[in-house]
Amino acid sequence: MLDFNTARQQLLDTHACTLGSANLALAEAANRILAAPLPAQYPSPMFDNSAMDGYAVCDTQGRLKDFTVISRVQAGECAAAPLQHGEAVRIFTGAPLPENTTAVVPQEQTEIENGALHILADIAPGQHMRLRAEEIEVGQELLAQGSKLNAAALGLAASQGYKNVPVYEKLKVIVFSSGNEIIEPGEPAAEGKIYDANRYQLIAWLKTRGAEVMDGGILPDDLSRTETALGYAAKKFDVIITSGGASVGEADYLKQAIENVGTLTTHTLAIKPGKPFAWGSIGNTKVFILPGNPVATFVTAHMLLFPVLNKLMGKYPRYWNLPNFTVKAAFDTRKAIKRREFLRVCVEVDDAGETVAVLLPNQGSAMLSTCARANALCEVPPGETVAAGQHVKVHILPT
Ligand SMILES: Nc1nc2c(c(=O)[nH]1)N[C@H]1C(S)=C(S)[C@@H](COP(=O)(O)OP(=O)(O)OC[C@H]3O[C@@H](n4cnc5c(N)ncnc54)[C@H](O)[C@@H]3O)O[C@H]1N2
Ligand code: MOO
Repeated sequence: MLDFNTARQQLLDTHACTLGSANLALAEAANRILAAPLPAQYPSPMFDNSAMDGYAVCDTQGRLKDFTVISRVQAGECAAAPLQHGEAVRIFTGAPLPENTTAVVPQEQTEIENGALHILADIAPGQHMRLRAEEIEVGQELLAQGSKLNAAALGLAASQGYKNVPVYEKLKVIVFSSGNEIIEPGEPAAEGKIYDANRYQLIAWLKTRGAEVMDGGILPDDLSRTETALGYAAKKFDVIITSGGASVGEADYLKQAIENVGTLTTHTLAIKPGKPFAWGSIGNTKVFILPGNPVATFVTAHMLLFPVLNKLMGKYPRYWNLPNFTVKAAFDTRKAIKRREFLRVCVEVDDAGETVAVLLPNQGSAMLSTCARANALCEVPPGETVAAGQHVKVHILPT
């Protein structure tokens, strides 16, 4: 059996982003992936400016309490003439500081008496002054290639005057389910048949991650029809994802079909659930075969497939895997197993105010309701058990 970490590393090492790129207007680029590093075009701040509504003062010795106000400057105007010792300018947040400003005093700490400014508080040199380039220098990398253009990233690009940004094209993915027992939600329930759960889980993740997704429908347990469908899909898509038919049953045709029209890397993975996860290719199209049990699909998708899809989409390595940390377990497990197990848990704050992982009931591979309630997967290494109070690793599921 292949260890989970080895399998994930092998998957990541053997897949790379080959997507082209295009320049998109900022408003169109939300949630897309940046295809080249974005350098700073301007310093930030662009000019010395005030962080408060108040007075910019010049006090070369740092002892004065009284100043002569010589002018007034608002945001959007040019800086006032340079200050001399003992002079001040009425100023507003974001307005350029005159040369020789030594501090900005908020208006709440001042009073005007007979036209002269009197300061009511101590002044620290440099207070409330935002200095040119103190945050960002021209040419500095603003955003790394592979950054997700989320709200903050797009705001930052806009703050630097970018109208367009280079983004990767969308990854084109087709998702199939397989098995004669699988029927489409909406069809009448029938004896021996079950509704398709896997395609809907996978498509949901792909859509929210900005892939171009096609619903491939349900493949019957038929080798030649499976081969034809996969061969056709490989001409049009970057990635083919299937679930079911991955194991050793007589009607499990998927692996055979892929071997016949492409290449397949099969392993028995030391992961529970999800042992029959496999991958391969048909021409340049990458193929991922997920086990049919809905929880095995869920776990292998989050722990193996999505990391490699994130990489294929061009994302920066920090985004590949689910974030993880360690917390105290609020549960015990009885029996050690040879496979690395991923239990569905809720990470929550207990009555003592401590963050703990609570094991959810119904951990069977077909029990998808537990996945819908969990907010994390708790990793139990092979051969180990968990005792309450012990620290365990949890992988936080996307919201
Ligand atoms: N003799 C053995 N039997 C099984 C083994 C094994 O090693 N030896 N492995 C078990 C494990 S572990 C898993 S996981 C499953 C995976 O098998 P397959 O990938 O071939 O999946 P199927 O047999 O097609 O289906 C398994 C199970 O999942 C249901 N299913 C399938 N697709 C869907 C779907 N789209 N939506 C909802 N449910 C689905 C299917 O009806 C079966 O109940 O094999 C074990 N067997
Ligand atoms: O991978 Mo299977 O889900 O352990 O049952």
